Amino acid sequence: MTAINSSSPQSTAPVLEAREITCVRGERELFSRLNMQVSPGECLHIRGENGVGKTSLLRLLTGLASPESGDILWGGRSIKNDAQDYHRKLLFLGHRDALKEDLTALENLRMFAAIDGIAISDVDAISSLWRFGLKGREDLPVNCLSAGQKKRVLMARMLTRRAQVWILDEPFNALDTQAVGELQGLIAEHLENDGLVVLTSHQPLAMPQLKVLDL
Ligand SMILES: Nc1ncnc2c1ncn2[C@@H]1O[C@H](COP(=O)(O)OP(=O)(O)OP(=O)(O)O)[C@@H](O)[C@H]1O
Repeated sequence: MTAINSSSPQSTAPVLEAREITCVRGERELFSRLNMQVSPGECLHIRGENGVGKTSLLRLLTGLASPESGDILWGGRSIKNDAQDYHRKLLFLGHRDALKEDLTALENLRMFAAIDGIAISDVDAISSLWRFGLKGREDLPVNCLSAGQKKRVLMARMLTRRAQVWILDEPFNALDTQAVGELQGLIAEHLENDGLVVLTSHQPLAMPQLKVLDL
């Protein structure tokens, strides 16, 4: 299985690559000998029915799980060789992401920055929250925010994290039409800055430099 490129971008190393990977969950083989490659400036959209293995593939790409066989490479080297360096470059947003409900949006951004080992100023954190429509909500505990507003806090995190590789599991879920447009804009900006994106979505996407992988 190989990702289909719908455009021919001028790419430069480093690329993120899966080489001949096989994934088994429980007793089931979800996919075998899968190959894919994403270069700076490209977005790979992984599609497929419920349960086909999209999230499992993302977990392999992050290094949270290992393939049964085959390897994941970053810049031509196995991500296992220098996992710390790879993780510094990585932002992974899972399905049910992990905001601390009793902390405010601003405190969550500070907490993520501490976990990621990066410094962010309150000015940057607040302007990221404002960019995603959370003006006036930055000091509310997250458990007072709607599902879509929580997603917006995570979008602000994407901005403040400054990672080159974004791996996003169904990032458009729970977003209203405007937020979908804003997230697509954020991804397009990231690609323009030589970022790489791998995402799952059940919605069709219209984005530049889009590649598609059907599982
Ligand atoms: N820990 C586990 N042990 C056994 N099987 C698992 C485990 N986690 C997931 N699976 C199975 O692996 C298969 C793929 O799951 P996965 O979450 O990767 O699918 P998906 O394509 O992301 O689905 P969806 O579109 O519903 O989010 C499913 O059949 C699921 O039941």
